[in-house]
Amino acid sequence: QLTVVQKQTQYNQQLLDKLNKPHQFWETQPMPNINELDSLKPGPIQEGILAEVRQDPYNLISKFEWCNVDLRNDEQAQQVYTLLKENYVEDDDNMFRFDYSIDFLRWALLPPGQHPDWIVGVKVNQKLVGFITGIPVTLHIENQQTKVKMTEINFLCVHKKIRANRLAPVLIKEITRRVHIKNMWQAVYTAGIVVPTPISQTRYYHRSLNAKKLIEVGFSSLSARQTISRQQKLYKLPEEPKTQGLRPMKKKDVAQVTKLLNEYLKQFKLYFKYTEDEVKHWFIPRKDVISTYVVEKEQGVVTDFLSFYNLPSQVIKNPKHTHLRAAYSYYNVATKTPIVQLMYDALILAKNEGYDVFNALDIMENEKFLKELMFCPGDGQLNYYLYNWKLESNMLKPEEIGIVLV
Ligand SMILES: CNCCCN(C)c1ncc(F)c(N2CC(C(=O)NCc3cnc4ccccn34)C2)n1
Repeated sequence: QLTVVQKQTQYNQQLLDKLNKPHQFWETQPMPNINELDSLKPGPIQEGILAEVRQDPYNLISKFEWCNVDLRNDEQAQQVYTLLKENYVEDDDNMFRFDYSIDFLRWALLPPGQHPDWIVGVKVNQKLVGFITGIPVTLHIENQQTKVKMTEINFLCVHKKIRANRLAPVLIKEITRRVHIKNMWQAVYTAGIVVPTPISQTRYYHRSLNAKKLIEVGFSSLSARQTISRQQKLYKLPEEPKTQGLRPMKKKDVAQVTKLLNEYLKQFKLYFKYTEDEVKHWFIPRKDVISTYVVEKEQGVVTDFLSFYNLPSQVIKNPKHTHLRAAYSYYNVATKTPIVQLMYDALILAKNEGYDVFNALDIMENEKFLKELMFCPGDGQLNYYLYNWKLESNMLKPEEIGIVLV
């Protein structure tokens, strides 16, 4: 436990950090700052030179140690789960905190081609206090002929009790070093906060599935003229989906889903290229993690699919509920079925799987169904970032973004 003096020192340090160098760290990174946006030419900002990459890990303050977390090991996975459950992203009013499950983390962080040293932990006396992850992706950027092999960064987390030790910048520099060593020089990531320099600012929308619960946990509120039963009627959904031939995705669908997805994504300015192996990993249904449904009207022909992932939030202080069950729209490809109908079915399926709310960003074609299906804009903004890459256009519109990070 920290003594009162240590706490006070940390607090003073935190204030100093905020006051005199808000973006000190980010000024040192190859991210275009505001006035360079017009001068830099599109493409890598700094050429990577393999020979110059630091070979040894960055120094940590005494008693802190680096470790590669093996998520296949139950004990280590449990440590990651607990660190995130207690210390990861909260809403601005500290009412909710994400509760990523172990099965979800194994799905999100053990894709084909994963590098064991890209699941990075910091331990003190064998206790996990810091975490950051990378997974290998092939990103197609704007009109670039070549696709860029890079890393997708996620799950940056520092234990609440040791914040303001400047550990986050060291975690970022260390995973950057481990990516550079593999001769990769770009990264893609998202964050609810704004640091230099977003390539797109997207917004969350929410579709109520269980109006009563959303009000009880404080996710939604009632205006003077609204009542709970009125809200329940407003958001009521049919028992069964409408689209004929809609069924859970199976292994036999992988080839067709891969073709549909890769073709569909070409319309966007930013999108991943998927191999069949990757589609198998990311889309085959996993209970309480990922749900994918395909439309097969004509025997053996898949024409559309929908998918959403399970990311519950812990309700931090509530007498009646411990969790908010949220489904997040993942990738949805509508080539024969109207997208509004396909997403209406997604809502019905999510409701039947027990979710309280269905979340979607205003990216891809989502604008086409958000209003009609009664999604409400949330207060959450999600900013997309590209590390060490200058885009042709300074910012991308949300509908030009074709990637979803979990
Ligand atoms: C790569 N990683 C990005 C995904 C992490 N994701 C899902 C996320 N990043 C920032 C957000 F703004 C956000 N929002 C969903 C919307 C929402 O539901 N807001 C109320 C709420 C309920 N529970 C929580 C937990 C934390 C924050 C807000 N919460 C806002 N989602």
